[in-house]
Amino acid sequence: MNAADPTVLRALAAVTAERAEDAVLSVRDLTVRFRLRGGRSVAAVSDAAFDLGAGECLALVGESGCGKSVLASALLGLLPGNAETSGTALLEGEAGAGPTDLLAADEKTLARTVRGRRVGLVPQSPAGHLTPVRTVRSQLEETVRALTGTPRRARRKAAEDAAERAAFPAGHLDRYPHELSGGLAQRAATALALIGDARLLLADEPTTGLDRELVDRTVDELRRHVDEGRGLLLITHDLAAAARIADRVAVMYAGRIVETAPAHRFFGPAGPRHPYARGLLDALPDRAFTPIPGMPPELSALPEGCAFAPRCPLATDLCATRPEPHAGVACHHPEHPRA
Ligand SMILES: Nc1ncnc2c1ncn2[C@@H]1O[C@H](COP(=O)(O)OP(=O)(O)OP(=O)(O)O)[C@@H](O)[C@H]1O
Repeated sequence: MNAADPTVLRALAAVTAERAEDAVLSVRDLTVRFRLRGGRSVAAVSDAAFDLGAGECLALVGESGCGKSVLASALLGLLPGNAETSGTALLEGEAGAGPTDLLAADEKTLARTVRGRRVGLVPQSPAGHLTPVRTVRSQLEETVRALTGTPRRARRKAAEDAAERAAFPAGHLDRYPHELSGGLAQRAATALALIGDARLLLADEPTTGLDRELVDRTVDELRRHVDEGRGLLLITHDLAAAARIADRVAVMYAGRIVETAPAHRFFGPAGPRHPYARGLLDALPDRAFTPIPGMPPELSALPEGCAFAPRCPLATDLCATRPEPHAGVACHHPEHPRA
């Protein structure tokens, strides 16, 4: 075994991150409810818990509508007014300072010290994230000014350095967003996300709308930033992208994290243990290509017990009670690893 082998390093990072005290981000009991008219509510996220270490990528995967983006918005304090949030999300402190609870922090703290500075956001739609009427250079310089206070004469160089870190070609810096390809717009948005030198990167569906080659390039670039010591929470429904980049995988179903597993086990021969997670993988065209029967439940009318039971081939009467997470799986009938 070679200690410098990236696979070994990733496995070590995964072990390290299981210890909350080493985490860049440590989330416990994160719950989000949206209040609706008539006293009803949507249980968008329930009791989510995970740790993310430095130099680690955790991929949060699951079908559309399972609560991934709401979880990310809760971490950034960007939920709408009808949301009620509880739990804790401790972001490691800087320079010996204690951690910040992102769920308890006020908007001023989040806007001035967290978003862009301690948490870099790699957006879903880079074209929409970039200002259309300004060149990439001007946007990078403005962000350098706002986030780092770099004096005017040094901003040009700082912006060029930021572009280089995100592999954005210097020759394209004076272009406007509409003059960029999808891949270059993604790199420009990543360059902006990296300016604050945040230890935590949050990427919400960063590969949406990109072709497979660009997906691979984008996630490989994100991986480079992880290997430099950042923690990356990658929110995606693209399991191939997750398999390429993640150290660990957390699977969400109907607002709950139902399984957390090291990526090499999850995507390897052993496979996931939760029947839903197995179903997700088996639905892939390059695997069994067998869709999971049925539909996810309405988050405004969740059953008392396991929300996956109505679609689950292994469900029994036991599943009328909610399974608590045990050894990374919340299931009464977790499957044994495949041989
Ligand atoms: N402001 C809101 N009021 C009520 N319900 C909401 C609100 N915002 C989101 N939801 C609901 O929360 C649930 C989770 O949505 P979310 O966008 O997090 O899913 P997702 O897993 O990120 O899906 P996708 O991959 O399609 O983005 C959905 O059922 C959505 O309808």
